[in-house]
Amino acid sequence: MIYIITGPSGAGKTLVGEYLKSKGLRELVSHTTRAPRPGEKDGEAYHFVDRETFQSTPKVEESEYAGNLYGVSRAEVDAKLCLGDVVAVTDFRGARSFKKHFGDEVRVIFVDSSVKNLRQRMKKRGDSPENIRRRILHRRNSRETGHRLFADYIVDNNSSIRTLYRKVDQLLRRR
Ligand SMILES: Nc1nc2c(ncn2[C@@H]2O[C@H](COP(=O)(O)OP(=O)(O)O)[C@@H](O)[C@H]2O)c(=O)[nH]1
Ligand SMILES: Nc1ncnc2c1ncn2[C@@H]1O[C@H](COP(=O)(O)OP(=O)(O)O)[C@@H](O)[C@H]1O
Repeated sequence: MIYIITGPSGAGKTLVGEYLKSKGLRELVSHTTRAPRPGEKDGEAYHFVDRETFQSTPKVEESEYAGNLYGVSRAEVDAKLCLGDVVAVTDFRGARSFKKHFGDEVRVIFVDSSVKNLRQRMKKRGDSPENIRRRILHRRNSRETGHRLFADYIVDNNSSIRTLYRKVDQLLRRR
């Protein structure tokens, strides 16, 4: 099974991904041209690359978000999918590409949260006001929330992290 986690910035996608990893799923680590945030190590959150390297890497899907490129390489999928369940964090376009390529093997999890919480969490994470503004604007302009309808599971993350993990446990049992 391929779990694709999608949803607006600050919703809790990374946390859900980490939790699924703690349950033994392998992560498809994306490539991106975005600069690392403090504490993000190359090869862990992302493979941080320049545009040239990004463009010359064969990918299953790719997308542009807030001025940076993101995508999952063919090599990540080839190396990890044969070993068991995997998880990837992508935007809505990525989720759609995975569904198109891998059909019923894919489960899309949409993580959502109130704008107030999104703002607060991005602030806490240390994002600059400009970055927060761009991400909230993107959420509005791309009608990101409308994509909830496309997801297999919707996880609203407006409560504690424990509650979030409990919701994820429930959906793993439902599969
Ligand atoms: N299509 C696609 N989108 C991705 C990929 N990796 C991350 N994204 C999306 O890129 C957007 C920005 O990610 P990031 O810069 O880490 O910011 P964050 O969402 O605020 O943590 C998010 O909507 C992610 O879901 C990928 O491999 N493919
Ligand atoms: N339910 C929650 N309670 C408290 N903090 C949270 C909760 N969900 C997420 N966070 C925090 O908010 C920030 C953004 O979450 P993250 O998983 O990085 O979001 P995303 O990957 O969707 O942008 C992180 O610092 C995370 O620890």
